[in-house]
Amino acid sequence: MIDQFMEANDPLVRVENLTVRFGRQTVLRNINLSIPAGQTVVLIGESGCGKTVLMKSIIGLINPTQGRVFFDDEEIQTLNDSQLSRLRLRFGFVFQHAALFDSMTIGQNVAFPLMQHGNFTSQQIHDMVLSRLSEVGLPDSVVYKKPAELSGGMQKRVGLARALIMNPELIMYDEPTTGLDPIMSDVINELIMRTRRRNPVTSIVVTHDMNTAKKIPDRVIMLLPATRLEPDENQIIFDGSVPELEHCRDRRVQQFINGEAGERLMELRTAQHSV
Ligand SMILES: Nc1ncnc2c1ncn2[C@@H]1O[C@H](COP(=O)(O)OP(=O)(O)OP(=O)(O)O)[C@@H](O)[C@H]1O
Repeated sequence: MIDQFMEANDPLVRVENLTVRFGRQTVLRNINLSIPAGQTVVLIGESGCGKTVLMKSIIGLINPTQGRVFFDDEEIQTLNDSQLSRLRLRFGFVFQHAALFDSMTIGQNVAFPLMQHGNFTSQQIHDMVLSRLSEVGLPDSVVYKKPAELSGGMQKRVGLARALIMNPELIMYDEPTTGLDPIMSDVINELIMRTRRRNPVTSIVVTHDMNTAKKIPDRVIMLLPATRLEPDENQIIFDGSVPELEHCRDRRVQQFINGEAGERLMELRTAQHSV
């Protein structure tokens, strides 16, 4: 649990000189990052720049090639399997496609982490599931339905309810609004913000949705693909608040947040000419 005497801005997550390579491909190059408890961070950057790899490195699903990752001052790579499993109980995940078990009811899906790791009576589980479902705006009547009977937006809300059921200290959202209409996307944005207001949780959100990136975070981090970096350049090309993002003068940041292809069109033309 978060130490009650921890200062408000003590880092919950600390990444030191993190480099991740797959074979000859360098995906993350010397990343340094510190995330205080309670902060909501949005990670942006073009496809393939390493956002998901960074998120997976933070929770110990990918091992650094170099560097270190700490969660609440514990170095993740030094933990054995059972310590890592225990640590993971402090994380919640909201996956891009909700990732619900099709054959289970909504109630069973939301209760799943409790059944795996908790020691609760069936009445307690029932109450906790209903309370989390109501927190994400779903009625009690959904508990006996199967995921296929719900809309995509409702399924994402179920995914959020499931992520919240173990009272995680860190929630990772992987493209939470992908595939949703603008209204339902905004409902999800509001829920992420409401979740933060109601729970002392730290959130890392990977998204391509600029409405999400501008609405929900305390802080935005933008990565550039390692292949596009100058030799000594920091892979985090932006780290700041939303107003700072909007006023950032880096052309690559502006092109990204405004969805402008810029010199990528030139690359396309060059490629066409060389065919
Ligand atoms: N386990 C792995 N083994 C080999 N390569 C991997 C592995 N995981 C990721 N990669 C590669 O790392 C690069 C970065 O992937 P990542 O999924 O982090 O990108 P991303 O920024 O999240 O992209 P997107 O926005 O499209 O989801 C990609 O080239 C991907 O193919």
